[in-house]
Amino acid sequence: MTGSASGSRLGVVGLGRMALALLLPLIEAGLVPSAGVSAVVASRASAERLAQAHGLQVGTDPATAWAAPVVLLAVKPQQLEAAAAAAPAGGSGLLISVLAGVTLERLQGLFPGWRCVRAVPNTPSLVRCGLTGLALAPDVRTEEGAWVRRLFDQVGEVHELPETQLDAFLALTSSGPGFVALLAEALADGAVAAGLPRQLAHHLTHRTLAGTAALLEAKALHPGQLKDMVSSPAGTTMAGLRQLERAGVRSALIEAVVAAAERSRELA
Ligand SMILES: NC(=O)C1=CN([C@@H]2O[C@H](COP(=O)(O)OP(=O)(O)OC[C@H]3O[C@@H](n4cnc5c(N)ncnc54)[C@H](O)[C@@H]3O)[C@@H](O)[C@H]2O)C=CC1
Ligand SMILES: O=C(O)[C@@H]1CCC=N1
Repeated sequence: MTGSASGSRLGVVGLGRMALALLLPLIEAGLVPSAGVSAVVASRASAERLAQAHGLQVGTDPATAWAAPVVLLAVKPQQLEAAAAAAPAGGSGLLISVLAGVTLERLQGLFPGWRCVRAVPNTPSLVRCGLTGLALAPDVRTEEGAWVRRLFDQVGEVHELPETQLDAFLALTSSGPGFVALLAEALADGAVAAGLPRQLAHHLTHRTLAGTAALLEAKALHPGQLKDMVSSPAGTTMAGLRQLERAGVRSALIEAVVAAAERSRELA
């Protein structure tokens, strides 16, 4: 383990959407050398496509990825048993799993000898606006822990949490982009229904979401304060808010986050 990500060889088991959202910005920033990455995926066709698209070494032989001192495990939770069965016995490196719900205890059981990190990243990492929750097994070395924190720090913000909080963290930050994207699509549809051209409606939606988040953060506002700031008596915002409350949108969002956290716990 070296002081910087650029000194390490990295094995990647499962080069899908999440692994790419982490790796591509790190490679682009020169923090992980593309020549040092050995990735494996499930099918030869996708290995060839990914190798060509991203200039990475991608194959289907698990041994190539597991030979690295650090392995990023990014298969689906349902693909974990198959991936573990293909890992050679007698490993002794650092394993960083991003699998939803899969606990450190389960990882340690499936990958004996590996020092395990459970990471909960999100797809905005692709544009270096990510959030990552981290829990480290007690045997992870101090310098390895520091290296992992720095790695994820390069693609956004890192939060080290008790492992029991990672399912809720994932529900908000990793599934959250899906919930917000649904809101964005619906808001833009509303703007089109009200008369704006489609492309402009999407652009304005994104700017509204980004501006709202920036204002909440910069002025440390409670969301309720901002809602009240834009709601005049008998005004347009109250007309819209009444519809949202009538439709149960507030409760639906609460239940969406709770359901995602419960599903994460089930996947363990
Ligand atoms: N997509 C997201 O926003 C987030 C995903 N995660 C976690 O990341 C993991 C990956 O998710 P996605 O990237 O969305 O899935 P994906 O389906 O895009 O990627 C999975 C990859 O694993 C490969 N794969 C399947 N079986 C394999 C095996 N036995 N050996 C090697 N490679 C194998 C597939 O070919 C594919 O490249 C999941 O465990 C998910 O819970 C965590 C946080 C956010
Ligand atoms: O739903 C999924 O499979 C992943 C896990 C967290 C966000 N998306």
